[in-house]
Amino acid sequence: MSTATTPPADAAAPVRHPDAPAPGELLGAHYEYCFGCGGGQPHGLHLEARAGEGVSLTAEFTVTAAHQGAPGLAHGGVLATALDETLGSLNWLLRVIAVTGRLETDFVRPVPVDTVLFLEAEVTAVAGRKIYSRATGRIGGPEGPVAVRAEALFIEVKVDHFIDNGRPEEIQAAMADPDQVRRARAFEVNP
Ligand SMILES: CCCCCCCCCC(=O)SCCNC(=O)CCNC(=O)[C@H](O)C(C)(C)COP(=O)(O)OP(=O)(O)OC[C@H]1O[C@@H](n2cnc3c(N)ncnc32)[C@H](O)[C@@H]1OP(=O)(O)O
Repeated sequence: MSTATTPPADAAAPVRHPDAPAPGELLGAHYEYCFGCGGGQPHGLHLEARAGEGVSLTAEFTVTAAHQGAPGLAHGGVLATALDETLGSLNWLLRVIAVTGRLETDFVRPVPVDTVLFLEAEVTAVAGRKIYSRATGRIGGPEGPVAVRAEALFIEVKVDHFIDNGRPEEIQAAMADPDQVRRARAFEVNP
């Protein structure tokens, strides 16, 4: 773990938002065309995350032939995507909009095609706009051997981050979708 993903001594413990989904509840996709979780991406990861206790969650991702790097094995970048998506989903529990600033990944075991990757993630600390978190991915079952691990630093942003930086076609389509607008509003911090 680098100093960038190590919480400072004065960091606070994370606080689960009172309106966060209940433990066990599926979070659902935050955006239909998200490569990590969206149903509208045929070769996407279709990762399904479920709220846990506190500021933690579990997620599952099935490696398909579309996710190969070496023959019959998951691409490391795809596994990093699964970790990134799982860690990003923790935002639902904090009800904070945040993007990945830094993602440090350990690849411990190769992950064959058709394997289910069982992920778990938690926020460890918050310091101002900085959200510190970690995740593991296991194979062979939720208690199986660790195949991948990550530590991350997410940075809180305003919704303008996406409006100002996203391609206009997708931004306009998302803003015309009442479900998407409702999801974004749920995260807006009260003045
Ligand atoms: C419910 C929703 C579920 C969503 C799931 C999504 C899962 C996928 C998540 C993603 O993949 S998000 C996409 C990938 N990430 C990005 O595209 C982010 C690109 N980077 C940026 O837009 C900016 O660099 C960023 C918003 C992260 C920070 O820019 P800012 O101008 O807002 O802040 P600034 O640079 O002042 O940094 C704020 C603090 O964070 C620190 N920081 C920022 N980036 C860092 C970094 N990479 N490493 C270490 N520290 C970093 C920075 O040093 C500073 O520390 P101090 O306050 O102590 O001075």
